[in-house]
Amino acid sequence: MGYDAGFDLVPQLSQSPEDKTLWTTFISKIQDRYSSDPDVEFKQNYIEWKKGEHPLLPYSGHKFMRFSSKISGRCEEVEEDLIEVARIARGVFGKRVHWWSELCDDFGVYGWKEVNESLKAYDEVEEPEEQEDTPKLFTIQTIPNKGRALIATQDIPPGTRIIAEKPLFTMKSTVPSINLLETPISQILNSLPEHQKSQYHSLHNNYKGKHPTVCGIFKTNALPCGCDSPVGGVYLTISFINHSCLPNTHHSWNDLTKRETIHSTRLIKSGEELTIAYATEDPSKLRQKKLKENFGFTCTCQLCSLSPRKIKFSDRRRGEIQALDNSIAYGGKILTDPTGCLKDCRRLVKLLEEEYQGCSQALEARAYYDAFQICAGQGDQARARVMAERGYKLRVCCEGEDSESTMQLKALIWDPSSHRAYGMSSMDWRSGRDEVPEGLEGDAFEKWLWKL
Ligand SMILES: C[S@@+](CC[C@H](N)C(=O)[O-])C[C@H]1O[C@@H](n2cnc3c(N)ncnc32)[C@H](O)[C@@H]1O
Repeated sequence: MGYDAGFDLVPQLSQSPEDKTLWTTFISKIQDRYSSDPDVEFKQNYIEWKKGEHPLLPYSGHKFMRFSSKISGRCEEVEEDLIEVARIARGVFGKRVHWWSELCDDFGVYGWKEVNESLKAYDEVEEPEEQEDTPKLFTIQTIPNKGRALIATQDIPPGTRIIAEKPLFTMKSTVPSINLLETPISQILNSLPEHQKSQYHSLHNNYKGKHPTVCGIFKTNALPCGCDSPVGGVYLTISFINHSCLPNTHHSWNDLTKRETIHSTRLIKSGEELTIAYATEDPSKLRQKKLKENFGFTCTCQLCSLSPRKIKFSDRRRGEIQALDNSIAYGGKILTDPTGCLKDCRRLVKLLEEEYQGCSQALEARAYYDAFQICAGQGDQARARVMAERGYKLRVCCEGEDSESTMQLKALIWDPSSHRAYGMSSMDWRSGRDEVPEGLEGDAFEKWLWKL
């Protein structure tokens, strides 16, 4: 006996980017909630609850119609999960989630025949998404002194997503010696198709003779899967992007789509090389040292080729950027002198704009997020909202709408008071979200915004 209950998603999701983003948001919330639950298994193509009739959630949202189970005697404990998953789904899909229960004579929107067909499709292999309809915006070419490189085949406007690539594999690389990764990397490579294995072996190795080949290739090409992440990913296309200290693209890990994305940060002309920054924002000598040691080349980019006098100026500016960054983040000024700290954020944005010639969207977005926290911390929702809006626009440009940081900022625009810092320091600057002064423009607006 017992009864069936669960929820249907009505209408079903399409394969549009918007629906994909919604589904990845939902799946990531499910991961947060259930990743340590021993009764929930994250399989290759779907998530399985080992309770009741083993309800499933696929990783491809367009295949999903229903999450349900029979609830009875031995299956009773699944009810709590059905309700919890429906609650999370409602937070993402709103009224598209139709809860039903046979107990209330509601049998759901879809018929069992179509639901069972959809369940069968969970295990069907999908066409690789890499082959999107949009033509590639670049080719791979060998160029003097740099080896292989990605070259733009057309003008690329700023804010364009040029690549969203899945890693060939990822690997935690916090080991005392990189050589310890030889066995785990070799095991992964052996499980890959031959052509991918040989593509991996054809990647550049800057550590020939110093480390086992598979480790040298990993060290030369892996990019961290997220800021400060101990996990690195290797990519078959992104690995051909060379370095510049003034790069024309930004790379970032999208944890929702599990891809590394490359976005143009300025107009890139057809024929121009695409570049990312391998080294940090250090002054020239330290940068050059790191590039030489880790990647075996002397950088001759636009910045490194400036006259000694101009390089000195840039170094001084980078020094000031680092000092401001540290003092805002760790100096305690945010509590003792919030107005001064806000001015520091403004100075930081200005220096970043100058030093990176308007192409440091991610760094600037971080400075605006700092400014957001200062204002939110003082109960000032109006200024906090403007800071979130500016940070959001910058993040969209360099990471896209579907990055977690972008989505967080978007949510903060709507409700600055939802941030944990809200009112934490005082409510001395108290203002409502809609109290941004109207009619102020240009300098007058900036004066209000930064409390000058
Ligand atoms: C991740 S690979 C980039 C692709 C590489 N050019 C190739 O042929 O496979 C990194 C290596 O590319 C070269 N490289 C990258 N940026 C460079 C630059 N700005 N100048 C000279 N060589 C560079 C260095 O040999 C570095 O170790």
